[in-house]
Amino acid sequence: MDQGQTLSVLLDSYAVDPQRKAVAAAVGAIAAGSIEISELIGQGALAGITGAAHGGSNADGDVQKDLDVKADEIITAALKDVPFAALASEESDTLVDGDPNAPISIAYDPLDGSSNIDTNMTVGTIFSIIPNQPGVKPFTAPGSCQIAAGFVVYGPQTSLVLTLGDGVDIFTLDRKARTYRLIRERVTVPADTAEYAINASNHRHWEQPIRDFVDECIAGADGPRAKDFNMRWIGSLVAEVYRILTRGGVFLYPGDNRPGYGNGRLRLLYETHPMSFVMEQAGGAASTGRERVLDLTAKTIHQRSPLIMGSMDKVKRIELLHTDPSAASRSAPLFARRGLFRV
Ligand SMILES: O=P(O)(O)OC[C@H]1O[C@](O)(COP(=O)(O)O)[C@@H](O)[C@@H]1O
Ligand SMILES: [Mg+2]
Ligand SMILES: [Mg+2]
Repeated sequence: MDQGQTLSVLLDSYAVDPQRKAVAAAVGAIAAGSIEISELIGQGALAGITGAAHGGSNADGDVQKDLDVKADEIITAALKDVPFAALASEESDTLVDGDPNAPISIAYDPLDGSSNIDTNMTVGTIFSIIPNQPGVKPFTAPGSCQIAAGFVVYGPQTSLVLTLGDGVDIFTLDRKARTYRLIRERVTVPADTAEYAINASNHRHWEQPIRDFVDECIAGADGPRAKDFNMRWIGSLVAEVYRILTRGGVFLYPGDNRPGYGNGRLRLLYETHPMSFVMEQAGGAASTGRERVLDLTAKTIHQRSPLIMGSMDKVKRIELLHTDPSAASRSAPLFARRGLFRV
């Protein structure tokens, strides 16, 4: 495809059978809804969006912000003419049922990174499209069954990252034309990088393999890895993934010992499944530390899963620390600048 080509041209050429037509309609609808959300975010308080609590909480117990609720209304309304069997939204306790014979079901996080709304930082919309099999309960297949997934990132630019199961493409919103245009085709995650992202305030709650990995990174050139690492944490999954797709690195939201956080914070159906699909399609990896995220199956709509994803070498290192704890260099002081193995 040519640079600058519109998303709708790509979707038209993709839609060759009823299932693909439904996928194309869903992606087109989410893209249209996201343009509305992008405009609202751009206006902020001028459009009555402040990031203030809305007064309710969602099924996972999060306080809903005004934009969470508005974005959910926009995406759900945008999908109304799409032939779906069921919709699962972060902001809705139960599934929205559609036509049981429709070819697809759709899960979405209408507004990801909600804690950033009032600070004028990047937020996004995440989606996952799965095939529907009449007679089979929707959203009960492993993440590897997804047909399409992606996310929109509302940053300085609004961009849509999309996989239709054959690589990852990135489109940026042409605000004047109100259309998405291709800016990067067949994106690949750099394999070996030195940047990691984790909410380090949870250090004392982590399991040992996560501490070992982060401690190795912090030790930098003085530690067993003999290399300096850089750290970023935006608190917005969409922004972290966009950065990793651009310059590599690893993102971790592991399970930890806080009550309710045994499987981390992120939700399987509309956060970790779609992001893991995108990451694998871009040549990266996504794991819980012990297994591939795309092998997991949801038992409930808002089920959580740990997520460790990004450049292959880092994800593999963290998996190794889980399966073979002896791989950790807990004797790191021995490697320190004035340690036994350095002069
Ligand atoms: O505040 P924490 O625990 O660091 O969690 C940050 C994570 O929570 C999220 O905001 C969860 O998504 P929502 O905003 O959709 O609830 C992620 O975007 C982000 O990675
Ligand atoms: Mg989210
Ligand atoms: Mg959300």
